[in-house]
Amino acid sequence: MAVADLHTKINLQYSSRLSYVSNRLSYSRRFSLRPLPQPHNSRICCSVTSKEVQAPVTVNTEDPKKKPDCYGVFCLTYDLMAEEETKSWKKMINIAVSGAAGMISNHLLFKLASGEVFGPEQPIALKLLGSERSFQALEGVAMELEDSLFPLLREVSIGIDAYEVFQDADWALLIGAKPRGPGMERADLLDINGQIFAEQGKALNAVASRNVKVMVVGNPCNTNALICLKNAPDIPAKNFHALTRLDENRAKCQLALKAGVFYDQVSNVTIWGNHSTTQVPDFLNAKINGIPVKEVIKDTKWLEEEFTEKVQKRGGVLIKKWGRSSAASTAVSIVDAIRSLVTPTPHGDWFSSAVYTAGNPYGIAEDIVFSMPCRSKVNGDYELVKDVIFDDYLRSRIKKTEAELLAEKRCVAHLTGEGIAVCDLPGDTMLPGEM
Ligand SMILES: NC(=O)C1=CN([C@@H]2O[C@H](COP(=O)(O)OP(=O)(O)OC[C@H]3O[C@@H](n4cnc5c(N)ncnc54)[C@H](OP(=O)(O)O)[C@@H]3O)[C@@H](O)[C@H]2O)C=CC1
Ligand SMILES: O=C([O-])CC(=O)C(=O)O
Repeated sequence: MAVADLHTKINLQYSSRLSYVSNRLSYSRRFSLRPLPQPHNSRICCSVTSKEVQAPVTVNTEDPKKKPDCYGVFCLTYDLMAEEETKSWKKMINIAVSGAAGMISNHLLFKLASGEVFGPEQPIALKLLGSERSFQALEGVAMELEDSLFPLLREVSIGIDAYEVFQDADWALLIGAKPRGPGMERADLLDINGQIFAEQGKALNAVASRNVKVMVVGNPCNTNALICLKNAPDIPAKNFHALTRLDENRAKCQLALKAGVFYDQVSNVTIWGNHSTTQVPDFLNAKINGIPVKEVIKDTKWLEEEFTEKVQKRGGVLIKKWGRSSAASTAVSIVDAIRSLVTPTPHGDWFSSAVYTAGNPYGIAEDIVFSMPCRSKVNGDYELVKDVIFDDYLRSRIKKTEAELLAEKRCVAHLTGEGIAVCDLPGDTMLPGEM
């Protein structure tokens, strides 16, 4: 069905407000796409014939204080076919996105709104978090979303107060984070970004859906996710993820390239550990065409050295070429990560996500956020995969990335409620983009 058909039954309201929430000054704007009330609606004056379109006219409401601004194309007439179509739609879900004016979001938001993430019957509300510095840009993002005429995008609101923006969030995609600048110590980055994620954890705890799923992208994402979940004690720790799907995708691409196959034939790839240069792309359990990678690619030296390092440092190589970090492929990998949680995992396969280690079957230290192999339970929940094997090489690599995450955790103890921070980070620890 044509996009325009669906839009004919949608009305966009636009309002601005200034409000105080918990003593914080907050400014937010709300663009909302609401189904028009049935034909006897007194607020909107549009003809309601099946294919005929008349210029929209906004008329008085019974309550002048609630006067809606009928906005552009969304004020047009109903279409009965569209009415039929929306009967199959699910209940709207709220998706909060931080760093919404940033580069990754600029790709991601349009994928979310198009339906390619949650499916063609899932209407969504986008709640975009920015800052004073980015507010105008955020308005620009909202305007572009309007101009894209997405049928499933029913509301867009923008704000700078996490306590407002995260209200009733079903998903929180936490992308905004300060980039590491020249001369900045990694410990400083952990502290600065940790404070952002501690605050956002508190806000989620206060106002988000009790079953909100949280995907932390802003770096250092594993430890940011740990800080976030520690500050949100009323939300299950299991609901928090840090994004390592981009690393998994990068690993699949390199294995496909080496084996001379298309990348859809590569499966069972786990990224273990931290989203950093200590991450472990697991070629022991990975398969190509259902056959263990080590039986297809016999060059163990390549697997242990070249392949592993390529995946670990891919982000940095890309930054050197682009002059900025991966944005489009990161957005794609966020889509993959969410879709993997809301759709069935293909038989025998799994996907990587950095999740809370409590009760993990691999002997990895408890109480950190560590990338591991997961299978979907379809409703946004997951279970860890049990049938994976380890050898000495894999174990020793996992130990190294585990040690790094434990060191990061000690570094942010002041933000997780675990006392005084002691920062003794391993010297060679880096984000993928830092080398
Ligand atoms: N896990 C992964 O696989 C990957 C993670 N990343 C990480 O994702 C994050 C976002 O990347 P990207 O969208 O490209 O970055 P951008 O620089 O384009 O946007 C980041 C956003 O972060 C916000 N921000 C929050 N605090 C600060 C601050 N103190 N100083 C400056 N900006 C701040 C800004 O928004 P506002 O002003 O609205 O707060 C900005 O729009 C980064 O941390 C990056 O390292 C990137 C690639 C892969
Ligand atoms: O270090 C960065 O900001 C980029 C990054 O995470 C990556 O490309 O994997």
